[in-house]
Parts: sequence; C-alpha cells; structure tokens
Amino acid sequence: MSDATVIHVEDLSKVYDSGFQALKGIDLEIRRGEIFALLGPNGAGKTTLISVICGLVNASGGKVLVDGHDNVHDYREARSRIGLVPQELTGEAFSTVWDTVSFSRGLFGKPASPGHVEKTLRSLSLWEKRRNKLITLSGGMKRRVLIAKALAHEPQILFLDEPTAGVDVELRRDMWEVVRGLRENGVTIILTTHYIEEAEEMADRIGVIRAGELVLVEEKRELMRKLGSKALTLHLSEPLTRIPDTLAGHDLTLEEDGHALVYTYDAARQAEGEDEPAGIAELLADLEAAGIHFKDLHTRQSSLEEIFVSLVREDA
Ligand SMILES: Nc1ncnc2c1ncn2[C@@H]1O[C@H](COP(=O)(O)OP(=O)(O)OP(=O)(O)O)[C@@H](O)[C@H]1O
Repeated sequence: MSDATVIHVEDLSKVYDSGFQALKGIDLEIRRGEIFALLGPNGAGKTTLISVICGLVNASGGKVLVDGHDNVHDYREARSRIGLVPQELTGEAFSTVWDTVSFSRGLFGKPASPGHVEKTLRSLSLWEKRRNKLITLSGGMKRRVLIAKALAHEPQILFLDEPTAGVDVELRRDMWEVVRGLRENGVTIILTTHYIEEAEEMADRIGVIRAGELVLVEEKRELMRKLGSKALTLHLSEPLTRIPDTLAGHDLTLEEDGHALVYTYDAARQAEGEDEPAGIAELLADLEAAGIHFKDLHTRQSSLEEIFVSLVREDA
C-alpha cells in the first residue's frame, strides 16, 4: 500500500444472511486527500460498501486496510481514522449541539477537547447554535451537526452517505462548500450519491457501482473526456425532408421537423487531436456541395448524467 493510498479494499464481498450477494469482489484504492464519489442506482451496494469499510457490517470475504490498519484485526485503530456521516440523525433530539458533538468524541476514547469542538462547530457555522437542542434546528443545521459529530474525534477520512438526499438546491450547494472546506483541511472524503450533479461538481474521482460490482473507477475529467460525446447542431436555412445520399458518410440525424441537422462525434477523438476537428471540416464542405445552408450552429457535450445512464444501462 503506497503512502498515497489511505484506504485499500481487496476482493471484498458481502453475502447477507438472506443469501443475497450485495458486494462482489470489490477492489478499490482511495487516495489521501481526494474527494471520491461512489455512484450507483438504488440498491447497487453503496451503503453496504461503506458500512463494511467502516466496520459496521462484516465482510464475507476480502479485506480492508485503513491507513494500513486491517479493519477487522485492528478495528480500533482503523475505526478511529474514520468519521461517518449517516443519512439521518437519530435519537438525540433533546441534546444540545455542544453535548452531541462532545459526547461523540468521547465514544472514540479521545480526551475531551473543548478547543477542537469549538473549532469544528465554528467551521460548520454551528457555533451560534451550540446551546440549541437538536430538535429546534432546521434540516440544514441538523446535517451540519451530523458532520460535526463525525469530525469530533479528528478523523482523517470522512464518509458521507447521501449527504444531500432530499435537501433543496440551496442547501445542497451549502453542503458542497462545507465538504470542499474539509478537503482543504486535508480530510479525505468519500461520498455516496445518486445525484450525478453532485459527483460532477465535487469529485476528483468517480466509482460506479452496479449490482454489487464496481464497474468503473476513473478520474472525473478523464471519464468525461473518454465517454462524453459531443453534438453539433446546425439550424438550417431551409428545412429538409431527408438527409441527402451525398451526406450518408457522416453520423447525422435530422431533427426539429427537418429544421436541424445534428452531427454526433466522439469528444475523446477530438481531444486527442486525431481526425481534427472530428470531421467537421469535411462535413461543412459536403453540406456546401449539397447546397445546404445553415443560419446558426451550436455544440454541446454530454453531461456526466448521460454517461452514467449509459454505463448503468450497458448490458444490465
Ligand atoms: N441487512 C440486509 N439483508 C439483506 N439484504 C440487504 C440488507 N441490507 C441491504 N440489503 C440489500 O443489498 C442491496 C444493496 O443495498 P445497499 O443499501 O448497499 O444499496 P445502495 O446502493 O446503498 O442503495 P440506496 O441508494 O437505495 O441506499 C439491496 O438489494 C438491499 O436490498
């Protein structure tokens, strides 16, 4: 395990008592200081994977090292390095923010540190609310308390399970800011999400899990470059009823009742400079030769969402 690796997951599998296999031979390295987004449809195994890494659910096979510590044989060392932000706050409605966070630190056998608790609360804009009972807080503030709780024992690694499920857009952006701030302080972040926008906005790398298998792990930029396709839309001066035979060699579709021609090409090919600029010059020459004129054109690149949908669909 290299220094850059903070979590090493090897051939991890999980079969629940029901006989259901939720994880199948997962191999994964999480790099120190990155934001890693684990994406997958409902039931794909995201929560199971993070629960096994955090030692809350036993694996059926394979192993997990957290900063070099085996999460079964050296559980306390491994667990002390991890903070886990669950989806919901449970059971502490009548405690104050301060007590909830301080208590959580004690659970990890760490000596009381009002200074650390104060720093954590301030960094999450919870300081003014420290005497409030949790039950009196808004949804957004409650989520911040969950994060503060998970950070109380000074972990290097923070897992966030669906950090923004069911929150409004404004609060979601707010949470993203909080998470980025944590990363700037050196915390490694692993988040599960099924909001593609969240992964697109936040992640350095993305893992896609489908039916218990990690089907892909990739730098976000690389993923979008490799799998993104681009489309060039030409708005025609005169509508066409069909694509002329002389243009059959181009990947074209006729849209908007014949008012637009859409040319689809591979963003990666273009980025690699091969066939630059992806056959557009030839297409334009052939259009000219066919007497087809356009009044406007625009390009767009597929979003991570489209890439994700096609990955999850592929031989599903
Ligand atoms: N205790 C359990 N016993 C049996 N099956 C379980 C158990 N917990 C989860 N599963 C099953 O394992 C699969 C993966 O569940 P998991 O919660 O890990 O998925 P997920 O990707 O986190 O989905 P979601 O986004 O819906 O939370 C699901 O089919 C689920 O029904």
